[in-house]
Amino acid sequence: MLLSLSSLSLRPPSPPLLFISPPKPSPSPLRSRPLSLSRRAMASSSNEEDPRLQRIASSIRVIPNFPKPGVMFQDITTTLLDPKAFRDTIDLFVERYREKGITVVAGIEARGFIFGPPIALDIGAKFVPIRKPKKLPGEVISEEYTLEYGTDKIEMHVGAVQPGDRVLVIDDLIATGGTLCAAIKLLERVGAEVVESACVIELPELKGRDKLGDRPLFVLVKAV
Ligand SMILES: O=P(O)(O)OC[C@H]1O[C@H](OP(=O)(O)OP(=O)(O)O)[C@H](O)[C@@H]1O
Ligand SMILES: Nc1ncnc2[nH]cnc12
Repeated sequence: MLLSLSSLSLRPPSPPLLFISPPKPSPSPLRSRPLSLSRRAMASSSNEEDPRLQRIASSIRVIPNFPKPGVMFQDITTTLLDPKAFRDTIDLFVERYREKGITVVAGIEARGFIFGPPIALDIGAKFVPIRKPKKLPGEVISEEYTLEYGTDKIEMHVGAVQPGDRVLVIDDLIATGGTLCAAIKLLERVGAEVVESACVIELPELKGRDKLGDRPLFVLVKAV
C-alpha cells in the first residue's frame, strides 16, 4: 500500500528495531515511494525480469524524515533480515565482478563494510576499508570532500592498495555522489585503477552519478 507523506506524519515514530517484523516480499507499509529496478542491473543479469532484483527492492525499508525532516531514509538493515535478499544482493555483484580481474574491494564506512567483505571473499580479492577520520590506527592517506554545509573526510591505510591494483568500490547507496567521488580520488592517488563503483541503491534525483563523470557506476535499485 502506498501512503502519502502527510498520513505518515500522523503515525507514531517507528518502533525500535527489535520490534520490526522481517520484511515480506510485498512493499513495506513504511514505504511511500516505490524503488524501481535499475535498467543497468537488469541488463547485466541474464534475465531481464530477474526476480532477485524485485525481492531486493522490496526488502529495503524507507523511513521518512530520518535523520532529519525531508529525508527519505533508505534502510538496508531490513535487507539483512531477509537472508535470501541479502544472498541475492551479494550474488548479483559477484556474478558481475567474478571475471573482471578485481584485486581489491574497497568498502566505504559504514554500510560498505556490510556488502564489501562477502563480495571480496567470493571473487578472491582483498578487502580494504575506507573509513571516517581518526578510525584507522596506521599511517593514512586522506581525501576531503564538500557537504551541503562544510566538509568531511575519508581515510585509507597507506600500503593497503598498491599501484596497479584493480579496485571495485562498494557502498550501500549513492546520493549526491560526494562520498563515492572522494573514495575514487583517494584510490587513484595511490595509483590504483578503479574498475567500477557499485551500490545497492541510487537516489537519481540527487544526480550523484553526474559527479562521477564518465567513471562507471553499477546499481541494483533506484529510489524514485
Ligand atoms: O552520495 P553521498 O551524498 O555522499 O551520500 C552517500 C553516503 O551517505 C551514507 O553514509 P553516511 O555518510 O550516512 O554514513 P554511515 O554509513 O556511517 O551512516 C551512505 O552509506 C553513503 O556512504
Ligand atoms: N536517503 C538516504 N538514505 C540512506 N542513506 C543516505 N545517505 C544519504 N542519503 C541517504
